[in-house]
Amino acid sequence: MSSTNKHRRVRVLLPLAVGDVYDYRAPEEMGVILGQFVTVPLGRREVTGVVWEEAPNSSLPETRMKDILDILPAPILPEDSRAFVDWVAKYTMQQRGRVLRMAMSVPDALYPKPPRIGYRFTGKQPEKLTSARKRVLEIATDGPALTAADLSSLAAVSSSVVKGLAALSVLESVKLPSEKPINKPDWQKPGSVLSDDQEMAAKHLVQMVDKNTFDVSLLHGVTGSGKTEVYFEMIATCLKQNRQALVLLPEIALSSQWLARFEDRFGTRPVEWHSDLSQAERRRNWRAVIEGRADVVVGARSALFLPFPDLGVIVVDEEHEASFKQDEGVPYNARDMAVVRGKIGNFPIVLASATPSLETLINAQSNRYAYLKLPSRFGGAALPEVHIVDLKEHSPGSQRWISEPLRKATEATLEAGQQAMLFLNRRGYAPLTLCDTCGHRLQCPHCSAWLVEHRLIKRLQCHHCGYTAQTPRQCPECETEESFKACGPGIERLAEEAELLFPDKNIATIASDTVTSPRAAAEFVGAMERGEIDLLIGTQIIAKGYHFPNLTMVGIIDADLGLAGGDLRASERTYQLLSQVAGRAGREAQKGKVILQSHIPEHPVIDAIVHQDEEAFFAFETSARQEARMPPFGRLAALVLSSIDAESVAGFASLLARSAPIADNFIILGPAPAPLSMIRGRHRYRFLVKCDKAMNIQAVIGNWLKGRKVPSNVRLQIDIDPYNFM
Ligand SMILES: Nc1ncnc2c1ncn2[C@@H]1O[C@H](COP(=O)(O)OP(=O)(O)OP(=O)(O)O)[C@@H](O)[C@H]1O
Ligand SMILES: [Zn+2]
Repeated sequence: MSSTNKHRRVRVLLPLAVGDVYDYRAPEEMGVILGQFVTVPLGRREVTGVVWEEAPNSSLPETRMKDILDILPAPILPEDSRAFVDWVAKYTMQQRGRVLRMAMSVPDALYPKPPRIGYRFTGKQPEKLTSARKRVLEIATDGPALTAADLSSLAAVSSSVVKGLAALSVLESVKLPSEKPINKPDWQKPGSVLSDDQEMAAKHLVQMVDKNTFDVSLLHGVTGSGKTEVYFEMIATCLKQNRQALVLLPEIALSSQWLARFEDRFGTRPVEWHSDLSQAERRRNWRAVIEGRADVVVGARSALFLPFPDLGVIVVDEEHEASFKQDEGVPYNARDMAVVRGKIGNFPIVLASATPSLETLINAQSNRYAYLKLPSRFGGAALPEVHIVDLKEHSPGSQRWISEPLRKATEATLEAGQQAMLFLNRRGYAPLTLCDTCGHRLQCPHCSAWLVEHRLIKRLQCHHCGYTAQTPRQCPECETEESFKACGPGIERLAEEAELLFPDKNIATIASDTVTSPRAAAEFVGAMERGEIDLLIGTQIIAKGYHFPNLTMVGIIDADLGLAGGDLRASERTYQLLSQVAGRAGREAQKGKVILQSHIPEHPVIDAIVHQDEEAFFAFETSARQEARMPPFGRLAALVLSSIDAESVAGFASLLARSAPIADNFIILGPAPAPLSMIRGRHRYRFLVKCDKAMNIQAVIGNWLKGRKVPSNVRLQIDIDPYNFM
C-alpha cells in the first residue's frame, strides 16, 4: 500500500457519462497542479480530464499505473468550479463525469487557437479583372484586413477568388488576432435615476457585493417595476471590484430588449451563453470566462457551469421560470444550483421575479432570504384592469374562440391606434385531429401523444419527439376519404379567426416554432416597437419580459388551460403565466386592460388574477401544499425507468417495487406507467419518492437502489425535485 516513496499519484476526473476519477502517475518534471486540464490514456484511447485530487493512498499496483500524457495550455478549472461539480453530482445523484462534461462543454477551447489570416490589397492590378475580382478588390482596398471568409462573403464570391488573388500577389496576407476581442463593460457610465423603492433595493444589493459575502435576496417587483435597473447597480459594483457577474435569463437568445438595455447602461454587449451561439463564439466565450476576461455573462441555465475564476454575483431573472429546470441529462434546477454556487464562492445571489415561486417566497418570508419589494410600476404607470369573461355566458360559438366582449375590446384598442395581444398557450393549428366518421385520432407512432396539426408548414407534428407526417387523405381506421377534422384551437387557428374579425389590421403569430433564432426574435421586437404589428397572437413566448409602450390590451383566450391535468405546480404555473401576460399591458402612459376568458371564474387561481390578489393566491397555494406535505414543505424525487423493450422495463419496475423500503417518514409511490407511457419509442414507468423536508431523500434512494443492477437495456433516470411529472 505504501506509495509515498514512489511517484506522485493523482486522481483525474474524466468527463464521461460513466466516468469518475481514475488514478494516474504525475511525472515530477510536469509540475502537475490540481485543476489542470490533462490528457491521459484510458484503455486504447486518450481522454482529456481534470486533475481532481492527490491520491497518496492509491492502491493500484505500480505496474498498472499510467502516466499523465500532457498538460493542456489552458488555465486551471477553478477550485470553486470543481467543488460545484462535486456538489451538483452528489445532490442530483449523477456520475461526476456527467456533471464535469457540462463544465467542459467546449473541448476545443482547451487548445490555443491559431491566428487568423487576413488579406489586404497590395496595389498591384491583376492582368485579368473579372467582375468577381473587381468586387473583392473594392472591398479589400479600404478598411482593416479581412479573412478570406469575410471577404468572399461581403463580395458574394467563392473564397477561391480571394485565394487566387493572393496567389497572384494582388492580395497580401497579414496575421490577425486569433479572435475578436471582448469589450469591457463600463461601470462608470451613469445609470438611471432610481425611484425611492428601487434605490432601497439597490442599496441592499450593492452592500452585499461590497461585503463580499454569501447572501440571497428575493427582488419581488410587480411587472414593469424596473427590477432590471436595480440589479444593474449591483452588477456595476461587482465590476468596480473587478469581479465577474452572471445573469441567468430564460430564453436569453430571444431577449434583444434586455441586451439593448444592458448596452445602454454599460456601453457594450455582455458575453452571451446559450445554444444559439456558433461553435466559434462558444469557444471564444468559454475561454474569455476562464481567463477572467468576460466581465458580465448573460446566459441560459447552462451558463452556471462556466469556469468563472472570480465570480462576484449571480442574478437569476424570472426565477420562477420552469425552464431553469433541466429534465434531461443531468436533471438540475439552475435557480437552486445558483444559490449553491454562491455559497461555494461566497458571494450574493439575487432572485428576481414579479411572480416568485412558492419555494423562494417562503424562504423570503421566513427571513432565510432578504426580501426586497417594488410594489408599483416605474414612472407611475398603473397596473392594468382585469375583466373576466365567463365563457358559459358568452360562448363564442362553435369553432370560434374569441367572445363578443373580447372582440369589442380588441376592436376598440385597435381603432384607437394602440396594439393588442391575444394569448393562447398552444402551438400549431389544432391540438387534436380526428376522423369525423369513426372518431379515430392521429397519434405519434413513437410516443403516447396526439399529433398536432401545423397548417403553416402543412404537417402534423409530435410535440414530444419532433416526428412529423402529412395528414393522410384517408382514415387508416374506417378508410373514409378526406374526413379528418381539426379539434380545438392552436394559435394558427386563432389567427385565422382574428383575420376574419379584423381584416385590415396587421396580425402576427409568434411561437417557439416560428421565432427560432435571435435574429427572428429581434425582428419581431422591432416590428412591434415600430408599430408594424397591430395584433400580436402568441404562446407563452410573448408572455414575459417584453416592454411595448403602445400595447394596451391583452386577451387571454383560455385561462383554464394550464389548470387541467393538475400536477403539483399547475396552479402556481398558471397564476405566474397569466400574471406575466397580463403584465405586458399598459406599461407606460396609457392604462392597460386585460380580458380573461374562463369557464371557471370561481376557481381560486382565476379569482386571484382578476382581483390581482397575490396574497390570496399564495395563501391558498401554501395551505394546499402544506396539507399535502408537498414541496416546499416536503421533498420529492422521481425515478423514471425506460426501455425500448416493454417487458424488461416492466420487469425491472416490479423488482424495484418489491424491494422498496417502507418507513413512516417517507413514501414510495409507483410503479405506474408514466402519463406519457411512451416517448421516442421508449416505454416508461415512474416512481415518486416523497419524504419529510428534513430528510435526506438521496440517502433513501441510495439505500433502495444499493446493489441493484439496472439491466443494460433499461435506463434509470433519477430526478431530484422534479418539475415534470409526465
Ligand atoms: N430608474 C429608471 N429610470 C428610467 N427608466 C426606468 C427606470 N426603471 C425602470 N425603467 C423603465 O421602466 C420599464 C420597466 O422596467 P423593467 O422592464 O425593468 O421592469 P421589470 O420589473 O423587469 O418588469 P417585468 O417583470 O414585467 O419584466 C422599462 O422600460 C425601463 O427602462
Ligand atoms: Zn412523438
